[in-house]
Amino acid sequence: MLLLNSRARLVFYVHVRTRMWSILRNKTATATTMTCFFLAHSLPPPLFSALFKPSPPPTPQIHRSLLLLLRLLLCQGFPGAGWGPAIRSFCSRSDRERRAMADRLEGFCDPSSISYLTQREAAEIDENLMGPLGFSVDQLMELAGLSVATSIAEAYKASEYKRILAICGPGNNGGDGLVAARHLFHFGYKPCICYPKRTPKPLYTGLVTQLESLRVPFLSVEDLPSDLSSEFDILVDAVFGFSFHGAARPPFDDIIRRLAGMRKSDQANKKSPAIVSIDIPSGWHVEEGDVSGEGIKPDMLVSLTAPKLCAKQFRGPHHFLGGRFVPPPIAEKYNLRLPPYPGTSMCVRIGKIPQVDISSMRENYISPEFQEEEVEAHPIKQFRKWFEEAVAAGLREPNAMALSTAGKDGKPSSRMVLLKGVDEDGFVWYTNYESQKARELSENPWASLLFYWESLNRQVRVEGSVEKVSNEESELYFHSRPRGSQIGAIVSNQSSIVPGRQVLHQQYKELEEKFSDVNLIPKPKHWGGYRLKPELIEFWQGQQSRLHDRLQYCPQEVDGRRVWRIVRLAP
Ligand SMILES: NC(=O)C1=CN([C@@H]2O[C@H](COP(=O)(O)OP(=O)(O)OC[C@H]3O[C@@H](n4cnc5c(N)ncnc54)[C@H](OP(=O)(O)O)[C@@H]3O)[C@@H](O)[C@H]2O)[C@H](O)CC1
Ligand SMILES: Cc1cc2nc3c(=O)[nH]c(=O)nc-3n(C[C@H](O)[C@H](O)[C@H](O)COP(=O)(O)O)c2cc1C
Ligand SMILES: Cc1ncc(COP(=O)(O)O)c(C=O)c1O
Ligand SMILES: [K+]
Repeated sequence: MLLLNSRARLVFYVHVRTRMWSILRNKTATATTMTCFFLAHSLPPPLFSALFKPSPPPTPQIHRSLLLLLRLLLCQGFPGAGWGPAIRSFCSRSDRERRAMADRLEGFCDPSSISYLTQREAAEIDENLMGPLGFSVDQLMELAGLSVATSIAEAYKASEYKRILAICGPGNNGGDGLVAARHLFHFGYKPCICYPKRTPKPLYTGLVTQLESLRVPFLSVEDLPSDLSSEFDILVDAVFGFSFHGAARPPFDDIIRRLAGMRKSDQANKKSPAIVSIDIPSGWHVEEGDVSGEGIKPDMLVSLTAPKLCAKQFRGPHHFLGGRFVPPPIAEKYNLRLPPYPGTSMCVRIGKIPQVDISSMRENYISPEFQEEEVEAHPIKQFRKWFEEAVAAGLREPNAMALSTAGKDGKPSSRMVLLKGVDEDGFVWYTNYESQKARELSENPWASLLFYWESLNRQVRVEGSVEKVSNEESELYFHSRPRGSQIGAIVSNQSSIVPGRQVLHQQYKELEEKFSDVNLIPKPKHWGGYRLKPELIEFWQGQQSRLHDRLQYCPQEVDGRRVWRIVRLAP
């Protein structure tokens, strides 16, 4: 095995780094050579010698892996002394995983790096899936339709884009539209269907029956409202897919003209519905795209299996890929380069998320009214009620709260902490007694807490004075934490400057060893809890038109007793 001394390594490092982009762009064999040097220190010897032999040249698969590795190194930067393990870990993964790693690091899938299918390839893949590969059309259509529905749900929230019209054609593309509409119904949208040329096969009649049982309305072409823009938020174009040929015949020619024309006339004044095309923007040539330039200009394209050639011309903001069913034989046979699906998702975005206009981002809160008559007399009881509802709604960390403090200079600072207990005495969290927040609290005990439970449209504000909890309480809580967090608390001189992550790891390792035989890790003196005793609690429930409900509790003396007065505040 070739050993490089540190100087040689440095030379290669600089050399490769400066030449990296051009190597990647040209995808020349130099990439292989360079990477081989790079790998010299890091690869398991058999793999290295297999790669390093000048002839025969590396197989296309190895070559591709090396290019991916270069991309990865480029994105990550060179991890210095740590690059050996990083590369080794990369090399131990499957080709697919490597590709996914590189893509994840780049944060998106570059449209120019993926495969596009011809019409013939698309039809052939379909035949292969439904022939030798054992799929049924029902299965593929179900998965395709689900992909479309999940893509729509990712780009267009049901709270804003509820009313959907799915226009379905006579073939499988139309079937995908019917399936998507069913899933969208279950996702909380309100779909309608226009399905003028029904196919009398059990698959399609079944899909129609399923939608009818959900009371999804079917509209004839004649029944379509003259102004689609005011009636619908999304128009799903499921008219034609990859088997489209020639010029569209009635009644679809007219429907496609309406979709294409709508874009133009609506641009000037009002919000027009989003047009979502399934697999192919209907009317486009499957390979050449919008030949006349007068065709549909969809806002979203959901390509199925792999994008067809016409998708290269798609200019809308949302291009998704769906149809997560491609088995390796197909991917290999057609040399498919496709973005990896994240986690368990049925769809993946192609290209970058479009830039958003921040000033236009807003939610309209729709919630049940929050009335004086229904609230608890005691704010802690009311807090517990809302907290339990936040837990029941499946919120992640409903106990996360923003804590705001201000020291003697009066300058406020905020950070998140975790609520660890709440009762009549107040709200408890744990932290480092030498942190910034602790310093500020020692100078000024007044602080505020803020909870935001987004999916419930709820906010709770709490203000009051803060005291440390007893040492016994802190001890008890400290030892209930996972051992790693206990050691972490010892390692971290919270809010002080650290020279690097490595220092923390080193100290952590040393302490882990030190305490390996110790049952009880001692709580550092400078770690413990605080309790905020509320002087004011406000419950906020978001409502439409910004006319929110705000009920505020503040304490009052009545006959020498402390009682809570509830007032409503203007939103
Ligand atoms: N593997 C996959 O990716 C899967 C994709 N699916 C979806 O299926 C379509 C392809 O479906 P297919 O049925 O082959 O074709 P179309 O939906 O495009 O439509 C064919 C019908 O349209 C008629 N047609 C064709 N051209 C015209 C025209 N110019 N005017 C009017 N009508 C036209 C055609 O009739 P013909 O008489 O011309 O043959 C057919 O009736 C794919 O794009 C995906 O969306 C599957 O759901 C799952 C697997
Ligand atoms: C969700 C969440 C929960 C947190 N919980 C705590 C906590 O309970 N205690 C804590 O000391 N820091 C917690 N942190 C870290 C703090 O936000 C903060 O970085 C740290 O306490 C230092 O703050 P300071 O320098 O203002 O004192 C949490 C951060 C997040 C995002
Ligand atoms: C620095 C720090 N301390 C304490 C906590 C609270 O953690 P635990 O639930 O383990 O007490 C957190 C939580 O994020 C934290 O980041
Ligand atoms: K279509």
